[in-house]
Amino acid sequence: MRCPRQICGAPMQAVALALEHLRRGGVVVLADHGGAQLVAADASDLLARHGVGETRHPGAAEPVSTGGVLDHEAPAEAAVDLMRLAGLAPQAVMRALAAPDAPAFARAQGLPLVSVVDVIQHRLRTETMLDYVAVADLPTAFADRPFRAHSFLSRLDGVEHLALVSPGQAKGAPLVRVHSECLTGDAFGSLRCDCGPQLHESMRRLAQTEGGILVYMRGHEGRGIGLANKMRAYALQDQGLDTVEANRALGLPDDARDFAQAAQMLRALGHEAVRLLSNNPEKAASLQRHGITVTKVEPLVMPPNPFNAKYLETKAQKFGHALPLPEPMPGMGSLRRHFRVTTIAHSPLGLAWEL
Ligand SMILES: Nc1nc2c(ncn2[C@@H]2O[C@H](COP(=O)(O)OP(=O)(O)OP(=O)(O)O)[C@@H](O)[C@H]2O)c(=O)[nH]1
Ligand SMILES: [Zn+2]
Repeated sequence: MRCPRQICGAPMQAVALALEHLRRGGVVVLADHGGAQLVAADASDLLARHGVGETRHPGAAEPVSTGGVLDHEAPAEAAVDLMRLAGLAPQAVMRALAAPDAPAFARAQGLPLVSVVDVIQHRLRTETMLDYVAVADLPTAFADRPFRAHSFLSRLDGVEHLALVSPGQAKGAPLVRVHSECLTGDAFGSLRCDCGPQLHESMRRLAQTEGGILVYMRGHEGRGIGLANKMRAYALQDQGLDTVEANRALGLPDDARDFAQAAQMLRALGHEAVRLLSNNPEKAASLQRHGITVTKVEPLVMPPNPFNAKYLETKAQKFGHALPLPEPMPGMGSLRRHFRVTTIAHSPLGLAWEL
């Protein structure tokens, strides 16, 4: 799986050119998935060279995260990071670019083009936001031999993360599970989600390979909204909302997770390429954006139960997770009321649905 060329490019070179240009008081084009912005250190440059008439003045001020683009993947954070990296004051002036083709516009104007992803990759290669704390053996119920448990501390937010590594040396890209903390599923065996079974199955599978890695992301609870908010979302789901609708009803994002720190943990453990155990295409894409090559995505599909069937259906429909959807049958009424789940059968995904 590769990053699209126009987004990833050659980040170090693109960023170096952009920094040089900004230091000389120039304007750069900053692209992201949703469009592009003109960015400068000083409003006068932007106004003088790129259309005073269309620019809202004085415009709106947007505070940015102190961790910059590594904390929040967005154009404003990237713009301020560029200023800081260029040795300028940590503030930027931005104007949305109306031209649909940012690369063509940049070429025509002779402006450097840099993307948010370039800035992320540059910072990941040149800075660290994690401290490596300690390593110890961790025998578990899921493996014959102990995992090595590596602990990390985030300088950004003080969150402690853990990586469990199975014995041996991986030949090529190691098998990796990046697992988001889910206290209810992982520790209490909640049936509302598939996290617990996924965690345990991944530990079993990692233990069967040499140097398999479980990256356990604390602070990802509830797809990043936290435990209490997840409980508030569950309460709304009990009234009929799905997992996305419930987050939105609470004014919270669908998915607030960021995999930058997971990428840094993998890098700290000596890996730039992985085989990922996941059904979530965005997780692989996010790791890629943070400089980890995902050579293969291996599914981690757990048999559903009557309590998490709707949740899994929503993950497939709204987040694009690679999960099998039960086929509605004519005259069956509510599918959810009627299906029962059998276990592993002959489907390639290891699931069978009995209606
Ligand atoms: N907000 C919210 N979070 C949930 C809910 N159910 C589980 N989670 C959280 O979702 C996270 C796991 O994300 P999932 O979408 O299940 O799976 P994934 O990690 O994106 O993808 P896989 O790699 O395939 O497991 C954990 O942090 C859970 O706490 C829910 O109903 N609402
Ligand atoms: Zn869960």
